[in-house]
Amino acid sequence: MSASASPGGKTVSVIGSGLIGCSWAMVFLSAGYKVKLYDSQPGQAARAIRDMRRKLEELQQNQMLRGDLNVEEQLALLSSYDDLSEALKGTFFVQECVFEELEAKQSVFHVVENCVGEDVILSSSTSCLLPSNVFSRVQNKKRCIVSHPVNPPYYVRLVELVPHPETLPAVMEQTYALMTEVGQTPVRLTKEIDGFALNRVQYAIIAESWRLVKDGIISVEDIDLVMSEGLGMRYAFIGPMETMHLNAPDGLEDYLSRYKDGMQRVLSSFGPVPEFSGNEAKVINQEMCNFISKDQLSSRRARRDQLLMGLAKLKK
Ligand SMILES: NC(=O)C1=CN([C@@H]2O[C@H](COP(=O)(O)OP(=O)(O)OC[C@H]3O[C@@H](n4cnc5c(N)ncnc54)[C@H](O)[C@@H]3O)[C@@H](O)[C@H]2O)C=CC1
Ligand SMILES: O=C(O)[C@@H](O)C(=O)[C@H](O)[C@@H](O)CO
Repeated sequence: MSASASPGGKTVSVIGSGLIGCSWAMVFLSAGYKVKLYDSQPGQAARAIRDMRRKLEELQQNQMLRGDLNVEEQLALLSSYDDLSEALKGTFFVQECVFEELEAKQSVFHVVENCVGEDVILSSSTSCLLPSNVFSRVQNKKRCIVSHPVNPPYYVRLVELVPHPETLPAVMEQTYALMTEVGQTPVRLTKEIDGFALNRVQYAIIAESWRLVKDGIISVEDIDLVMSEGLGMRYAFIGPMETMHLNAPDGLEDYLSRYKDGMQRVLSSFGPVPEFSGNEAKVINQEMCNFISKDQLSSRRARRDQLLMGLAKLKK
């Protein structure tokens, strides 16, 4: 595919050029879409493009670049804007990636709607703000949807598609098709729920992990090994439902007959929602930093990305 032959010459507008905005831009570029990147901070989108060039070149050097286009071909599809209306011209899909602040997102979509046609899909990257709230200032809510990525989206391809109560089924399906086309793995939620699916599961894991460390049952390092060398080894390839199905000789029904009493007893022992603050947070944070210091974060993220890319290749 040549750079000029983006899928039907279609353009995606990415609003917000931070971690997720740049990740989305790289994903859409990898599939040959034109990407118009906007940020409210003057010059920020242009700086983000320079950062993306470095990242794409490094990915290409490490044979980790996604798609059929080389770096120059992908970058030829990318442009940056300090003017929102210019960034929205010709777009068919808007991916919002601004701060996780409701007012910021509501304001962005209020302005965006006045710059695009009725058929342009408005999509938010929000981690867990409800679509009913995020799109509350949009007149035509039928074309609104949450497309919640997982960090880092270039390697972790899940995208949760969460509808507004008014979202048209066709908008869900068009977004599902787009996310599939650009190489992500979309899942459909039938309706909005606080935290969607991924963060409800993730926060349940975080809460119990936090509690076990807080209560001195296990160390920070070892609770992470419980996931990375235990559950995560399976969950990287099969989910919790299939895990149950495989873990009993006669499948899920057999598993439930064997273990439901234990599951219900353990789950009934779960305590209140952790505060994640105060002295307990200071103690756990210090233990975390003793295990992985803040000056190691960059190298650990690079290690994470390398491992995730290897895992993604293995799963193909
Ligand atoms: N960081 C993560 O791990 C994940 C974040 N998300 C969600 O993605 C969204 C973006 O998060 P990040 O990229 O991490 O944030 P970030 O802070 O890295 O980037 C936000 C960008 O938006 C820009 N911005 C702020 N207000 C704006 C406006 N009104 N118009 C245009 N640009 C504006 C900022 O200048 C900044 O460049 C949030 O809703 C977040 O919850 C979703 C999944 C994972
Ligand atoms: O963890 C992730 O990548 C996503 O679930 C997110 O939405 C956010 O980063 C989340 O962790 C914030 O709580």
